[in-house]
Formats: sequence, structure tokens, C-alpha cells
Amino acid sequence: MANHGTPFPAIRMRRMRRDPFSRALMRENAVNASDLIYPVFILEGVNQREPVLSMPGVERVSVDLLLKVAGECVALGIPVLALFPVIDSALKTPDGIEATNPDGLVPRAVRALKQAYPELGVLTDVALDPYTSHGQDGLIDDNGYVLNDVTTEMLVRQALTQADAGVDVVAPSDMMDGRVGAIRAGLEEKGHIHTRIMAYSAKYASAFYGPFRDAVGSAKNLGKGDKNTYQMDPANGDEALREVALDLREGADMVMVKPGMPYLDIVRRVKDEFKVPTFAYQVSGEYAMIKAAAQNGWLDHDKVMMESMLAFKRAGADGVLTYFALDIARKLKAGQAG
Ligand SMILES: NCc1[nH]cc(CCC(=O)O)c1CC(=O)O
Ligand SMILES: [Mg+2]
Repeated sequence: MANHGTPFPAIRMRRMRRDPFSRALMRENAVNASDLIYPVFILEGVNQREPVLSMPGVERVSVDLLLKVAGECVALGIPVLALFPVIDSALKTPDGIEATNPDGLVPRAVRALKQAYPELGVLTDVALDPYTSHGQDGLIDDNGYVLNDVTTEMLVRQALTQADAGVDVVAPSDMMDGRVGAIRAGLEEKGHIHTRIMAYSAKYASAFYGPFRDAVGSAKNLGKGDKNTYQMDPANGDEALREVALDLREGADMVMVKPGMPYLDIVRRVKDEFKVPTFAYQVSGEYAMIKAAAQNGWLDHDKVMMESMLAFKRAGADGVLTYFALDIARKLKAGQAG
């Protein structure tokens, strides 16, 4: 219909959306397998696998089966795998000293991975919660308060144990003050000059971690306890920038925001302010929400999964830790073939 003399849209935004070719042409962000870090829960034994009930599709696996997962990551182009251990209750103590055992589950898994797939990046969490009998990320006093500086000493020992085993990236997830600097100094002193630090810099005291605590078995140790005296208040944004600034000054190579989707404003602010490698963790509860809705037929699993990844990229994340990593990489590969 002609529009002579009447107002019409001078700019028709829909023109570029009309056809697949022009949509592809103007697309600003894309998801690649190289954006993904795959978190894996590991346990003792041989040929062991246990489903995590609150995370459909996620299993805890023994180290021999972990190697198969690693092979799949390599084949799909996923650059890094992150390890989270399920520690035998008998080994849990108030000080979490098992975290420094050179023959513990994590160092053994790291050695096996680096031997089998030297090209695959391996990241390990630095925090004591899988190892403590009380489920906190550090050592506590008589009132249950997590002590900063003695915890930091233990974290340095844990990080060095992991570095000695050959890990590529240590990722302190504990939120103690000064731990990045202490870990960096320890690594340098021991000659581990190539070990990268991905700092969980802006880590919030979030209820979205619930399924993870089931997965590593720290939920029962933690009981009604919370982590509010060291993890950040979800109400705060500016504070995240101060946390990131400190970790960078202390020697972090990469910073992370956690959780992911509810905190994309923080990802964007961090990226804009610092312009450093910035990561986000799509945590267990985010994964569980999408899975549960998809299982009920309320959401389209693959579409929501891919859309959530695009949202991370658009917010400025250079990469995402996600339990969907294998599913995403498989889908990307199928898309290329088809
Ligand atoms: N320091 C432990 C740690 N490392 C990663 C996560 C959560 C990851 C997830 O929910 O997927 C947690 C839980 C916590 O802080 O209680
Ligand atoms: Mg900090």
C-alpha cells in the first residue's frame, strides 16, 4: 500500500530480519566450542558413575571414565575441563588437609588427564569445601567464622599441590581476601611460572549453588550454614568491581563472575571496566532450572541452552563454565556437518 503523505517507518528494522542471509550477516555474537569450560564431578574407584539427581544428565565419574569424557572434549574442540571432587567422608576434617595430599583424588586425576591428553587444558578449584567436615570453604573458629589468613595459607598449599600435579589453571573459588596474591607468590617461588589463575572474583552467596553441593556431597556437612561472611551479597554491583580490581592487581590472569545468567549485568560491567579475560559460571541451579522445565515440556531444551550461551557472549563473557558444554559442542558440530 502506498504511503504518500502519511507517516511511514523511515527505518524498517525488519528489513534485515526478513531473510536468513541478512540475519546471518548482521549477527553480532556467536557461540563456539572454544568458549566452553566443562565442569566434571569426579569420585574414587574404577568404572564408577553416579547420577546427580538434582542435575539431570550430570554424573560423577571415576578417573578412568573421566579420561573418556576428556577424549570427547578434545574431539569436540572444548579447550578446558574443570574438576570437582567428591571426597570420601572419612577424609574430611575441620582443616580440610586432604586438599594438600599429593596423592589425593584431584592430583591423580590431573596427572592422568595431562598424560592422556596433554593438549587439553585442566582447571582445578582451589577451595576447601569438598574437604572440610563442616562444609565451609576454609578453616573456622569456635563460632564457625571462616578465618581468612590461615585459610589462605592452606589454599596456597592446595594450589601448589595441584600445580605440582601439572594443572594448567588454578581457580580459587573461596573468596578469601588476598588469596590470589598469596597463590601467585607461592607459584612463582616454586617455579610454576606458567600456571594460570582464573579467580572467582565476584562470587555471590547464591542459592543457585544448591545442586552443586549435592553433587560434591558438601550440602550435608554445611547443614543450615551459609557462606554470607565471605561470598558477596547479591544486592551489590559496585563491590564486584572492587573485588575484580584487587584480584587483577594480585596477579589473576582471568576473572570470573558467578552465578551467570542472573548476574549478566556484572559480567558486562566487569568487561567494560577492565577489558580483561572475563568468564561466567552458569551454575548448577541454572542448569537444573532449564533441565526441569525442559523435562516437563515447558521449554525447548536446545533452544534455551543455545540462547543462554548467546546471552553470556552478548554480555561480554569470553567463555562460560557450563554443565551444558558437551551438549552445546555436539550441537555445534552437528550444525556444521548438516
Ligand atoms: N567453593 C566451592 C564451589 N565451587 C563452585 C561452586 C558452585 C558451582 C555450581 O553451583 O555449579 C561452589 C559452591 C559453593 O561455593 O558453595
Ligand atoms: Mg576478593
